[in-house]
Amino acid sequence: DVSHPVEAKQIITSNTTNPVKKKLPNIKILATGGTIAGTGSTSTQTTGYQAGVLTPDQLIEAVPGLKDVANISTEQVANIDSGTSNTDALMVKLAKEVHKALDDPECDGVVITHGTDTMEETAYFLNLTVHSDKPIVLVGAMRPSTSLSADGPLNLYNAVILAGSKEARDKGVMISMNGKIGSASYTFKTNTTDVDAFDNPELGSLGYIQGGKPYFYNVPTKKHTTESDFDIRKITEDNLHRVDIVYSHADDDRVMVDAAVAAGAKGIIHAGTGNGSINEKTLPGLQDAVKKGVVVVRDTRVPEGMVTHEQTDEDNHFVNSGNINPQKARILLMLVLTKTEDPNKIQEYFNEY
Ligand SMILES: NC(=O)C[C@H](N)C(=O)O
Repeated sequence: DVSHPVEAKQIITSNTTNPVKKKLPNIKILATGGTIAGTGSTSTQTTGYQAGVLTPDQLIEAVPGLKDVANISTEQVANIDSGTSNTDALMVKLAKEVHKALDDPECDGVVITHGTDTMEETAYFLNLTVHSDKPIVLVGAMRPSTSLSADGPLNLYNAVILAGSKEARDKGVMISMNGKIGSASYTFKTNTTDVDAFDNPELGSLGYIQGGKPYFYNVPTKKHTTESDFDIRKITEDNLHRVDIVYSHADDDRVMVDAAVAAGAKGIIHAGTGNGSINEKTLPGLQDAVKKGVVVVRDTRVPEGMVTHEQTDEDNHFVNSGNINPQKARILLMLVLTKTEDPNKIQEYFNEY
C-alpha cells in the first residue's frame, strides 16, 4: 500500500518476528520461600544456606524465557524455610489464597513455590481442600539460587508450563520437581539432598516434563479437589484439632502416646513397624487414648506398601491408614475430624483419599 508505507512495514515486521501469536496462559505464582528462594555465601554452599530470602520477582528474573510461555503475576504469601517454620495456619492461609486466585476466570493455573521439607504435606492439604479443576502445581529446589547448577530456575520453568497446560486440568494438586510430575496423593520426599528428591517408588509419577511439554501417563485414582468432601471456604485454622505422629521402634513403650494425649491431641497417627505393628507395651496406651475420645490411626514407618485392615482394628476402634504415610495421614485426620469422630466413618474417608 503506497499511501501507508509505514503501517505496511509495521505489519510485515510483526508478522515476521511473531508469525503465529499464541494466547499465553495467565499463571499466578504464590511464593512461600524454601530453598528455591534461598541463598548461600558461596556458589559451592549446598547445605547450611538460608532458605526463603528471594522475592517472587527475583525468582522470575532467574528464568530466561518464562515470560514467553505465560503471563505471570506474583504474590508473596510467606518467605520461610518449610522445614523449620511451616504451620497448619499457613496451609489454611495458602489454600484460601489459591482458591481466590483460581476463582478469577482470567487465571488459568497456580504455581506455588515452596520449601521441599514439608511440600508433600502442603500439597496434600491443598489437594483435599481447594475446589478447582485448574492446575495447581507446587515447585521447589534442592540447591539454593546461588549454587552451581541450581535446580530452581528449570524447576520453576517446568512448573509454569505445567500449570498453563490443558492436559494438567483435573489431575489434582501436583508436585513438579526434576522433570517429573507427581500427584499430591502419592508423592513424598525420598532424598535429603539430591535434586531428584520426590517420588513414589512403587506407584510412580503422573508423567514427565521434557522440552517444555508435559507428558501424562497416569491419573490419580484417589479423591481430590473438585470431588473432595473438604472445602477451604468452610475451614479456619481454629477448626483444626491437634493430631500427633508417634514413631515406633524396637523396645517401644507408651510414653510418647501418653505425652500426645497429655498435650491435648484429638488424633494420633501411630507410625508402626511393618504392616502397622504396635508394640505390646504401647498398645495399652493407645487403647486408653481411644477411651478418652482420641482417634488412633494405625500407619507405618515403612515407606512403601499399605497398612491393611485387621479384625483387631475393629475391636480397638483403630483406623488403618491404607497407603498414605504418617505425615499425609496427619493432614487427612485433621480434616476428617472437622466432620466426624466416629472411627467407622473415619475409616471410610481413609479408604477414599
Ligand atoms: N530444599 C528445601 O527447600 C529445604 C528447605 N529446608 C525447606 O523446606 O524450606
